[in-house]
Amino acid sequence: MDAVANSRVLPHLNLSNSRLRNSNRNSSISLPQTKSVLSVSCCSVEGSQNPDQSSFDGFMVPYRNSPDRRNGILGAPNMYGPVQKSNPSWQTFCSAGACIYDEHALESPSHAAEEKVGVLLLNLGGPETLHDVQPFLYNLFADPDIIRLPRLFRFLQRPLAQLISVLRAPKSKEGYAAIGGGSPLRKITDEQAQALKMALEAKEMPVNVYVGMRYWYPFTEEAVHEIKKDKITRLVVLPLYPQYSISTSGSSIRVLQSMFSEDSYLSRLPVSIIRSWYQRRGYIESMANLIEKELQGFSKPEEVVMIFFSAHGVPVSYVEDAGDPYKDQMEDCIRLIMQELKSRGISNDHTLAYQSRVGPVQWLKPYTDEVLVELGQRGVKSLLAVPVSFVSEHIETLEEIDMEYRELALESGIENWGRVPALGCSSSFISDLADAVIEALPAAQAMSTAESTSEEADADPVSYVIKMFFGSILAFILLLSPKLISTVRNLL
Ligand SMILES: C=CC1=C(C)c2cc3[nH]c(cc4nc(cc5[nH]c(cc1n2)c(C)c5CCC(=O)O)C(CCC(=O)O)=C4C)c(C)c3C=C
Ligand SMILES: [Fe+2]
Repeated sequence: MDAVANSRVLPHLNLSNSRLRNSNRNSSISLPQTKSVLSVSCCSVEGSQNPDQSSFDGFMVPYRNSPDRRNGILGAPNMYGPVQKSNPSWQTFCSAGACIYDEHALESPSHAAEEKVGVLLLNLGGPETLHDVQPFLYNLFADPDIIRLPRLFRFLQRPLAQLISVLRAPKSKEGYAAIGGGSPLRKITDEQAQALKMALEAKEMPVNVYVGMRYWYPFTEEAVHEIKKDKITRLVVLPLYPQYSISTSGSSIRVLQSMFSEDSYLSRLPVSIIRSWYQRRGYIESMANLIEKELQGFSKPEEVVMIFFSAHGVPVSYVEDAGDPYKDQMEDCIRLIMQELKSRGISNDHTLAYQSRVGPVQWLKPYTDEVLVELGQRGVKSLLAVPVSFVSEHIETLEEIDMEYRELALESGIENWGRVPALGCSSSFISDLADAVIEALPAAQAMSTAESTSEEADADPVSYVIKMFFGSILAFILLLSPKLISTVRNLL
């Protein structure tokens, strides 16, 4: 078994890459001392139906229920309007993305004009070699935000992660082998971090940019260690997922919250979290630019090309039971992109489907593979695939869309296939992320006291050993059953 898999998901201290080494070590800035500040961040909060999610409130810019502040909500120039939400279990605060706070409302212990600003980019991470695939999968499935077991069965999380990662690894390895033997995520995210740092410098905002991955190197824990070492005085947290999901941004934020609550320096550090940013003008316009450009590659682009948005799925229970805003945000995002395209005279048909489902549960529908077949049967001949839940190329664009779905589409009767590239380091996109950071900065505030999380509950070494012992026996029994193995293999 791999060392990482055994290490209870804690990374080795491979610190050198978690922060982009700053050639100009002095990134202190003076924040404008304005009477009131315009802040953009934290527009949504998940409902209390999900016990793990309620603790996220500690990261939020508070909604202060005073008439002044309610009236202070402005239309922000960089944001489109609020999501039309259908799920009442989560709420939109500061819905236009902008709130007015006077400077005294910012509960920061740091009133110093000199600031050393950090930006922490959160991402998923991916295996860099085929050897990394199984331990990477272990880390992923050991996350209680990815496999959401009822509280009573949480002790099975790690044995189950071990079992599923071993069973899933051969299929995943095939995928990673097909794209060159590993995930490009680390390289691309480092490039984005470097580009963001330069864009912020060009806007006279020198910062240190850190990369924190959830399931592989450089782990979030490493990035936080660097932030502490560098004595950052104000931090903006920017998950590289445009739409918020419990399974992505939510999971990384939970890890951060747990770390920050346990450390006296970090718990006082003013932090601003940009939880979702799909509604930013810069992002929507950058996506529209890519689509417009790719459409030009088709003959008769306006008339016949179906714009096919393919988003990474989540299990239906996340949305319906846990109040994940992901589906609402995704639909709103597509609406905004199409609105932007229409304003440019592009009014092709479009559709949204969800890809990459794993396991036996129901995922968000419609499924990408099923829709492609239906479109082919309906006589659609030209299709432009648009990956929309992630801003870097990764296994699900390079292998699943470019290989599997393309082949399926062509077999189903679609003749002309195109795919929009991921945003990567495109300059309009990076520049807009830089603006998002600048706008979020004044709202930074120290985190409130922590609530215990499922991971903390496992911190007691005796109960941890007992749970691992019984969990491992159970997993061992399961592994010995060939019939069960073949059933599970079919499900994965
Ligand atoms: C917005 C993006 C993503 C959501 C939502 C998401 C949810 C989610 N994913 C899994 C299972 C797997 N994800 C895997 C890899 C992977 N997933 C995303 C993005 C989202 N996941 C990325 C960017 C990557 C990394 C890709 C890379 O290049 O390395 C994998 C491993 C790959 C594979 O075997 O297919 C799994 C497994 C679940 C269960 C889930 C929601 C609950
Ligand atoms: Fe995923």
